[in-house]
Amino acid sequence: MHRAGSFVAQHISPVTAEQVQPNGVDLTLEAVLEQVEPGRLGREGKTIGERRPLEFADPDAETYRLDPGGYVLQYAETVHIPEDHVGFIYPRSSLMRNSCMLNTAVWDAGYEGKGEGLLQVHHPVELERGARVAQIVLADANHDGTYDGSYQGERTR
Ligand SMILES: O=c1ccn([C@H]2C[C@H](O)[C@@H](COP(=O)(O)OP(=O)(O)OP(=O)(O)O)O2)c(=O)[nH]1
Repeated sequence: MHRAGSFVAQHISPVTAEQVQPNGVDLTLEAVLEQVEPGRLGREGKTIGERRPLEFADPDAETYRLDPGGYVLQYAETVHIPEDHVGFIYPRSSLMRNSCMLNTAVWDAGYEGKGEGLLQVHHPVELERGARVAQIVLADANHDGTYDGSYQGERTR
């Protein structure tokens, strides 16, 4: 079963009433990064290649103007995935309707941090810092242990 937006909101910080949706909570854009060197996934270990924060096209309006390509998007909110749950992120439909997509991975029970997503831009788009871009939902889930990986606590310290 997926939980209501009001339940999800108890595990997101900060959150405003505008972000709370019937089935989840909208997350907002903190920053857009462009990867500038290769990363590596090996049989053991991994390296995340350097990613450089993009400049705003209009610093007064804190607005990114993005050409087609792949970008790393950082969310502004700290998310905590409670025990007995798993999290999934979807793009906000208006992002998708503007020919952009968010690729995401699994949000593990016990994870806490400000996460990231892969933003695919298929047509030029403008994104303002603080705009709602994604929606997180929580589903009931059995799990073995809780998240204890390298991204625990990311961008919260
Ligand atoms: O789209 C997503 C999906 C997940 N996460 C967060 C929550 C998740 O719990 C954490 C770690 O994800 P994962 O377990 O897939 O990372 P990994 O590549 O296996 O690295 P590690 O083994 O260090 O955890 O990243 C995101 O920021 N974005």
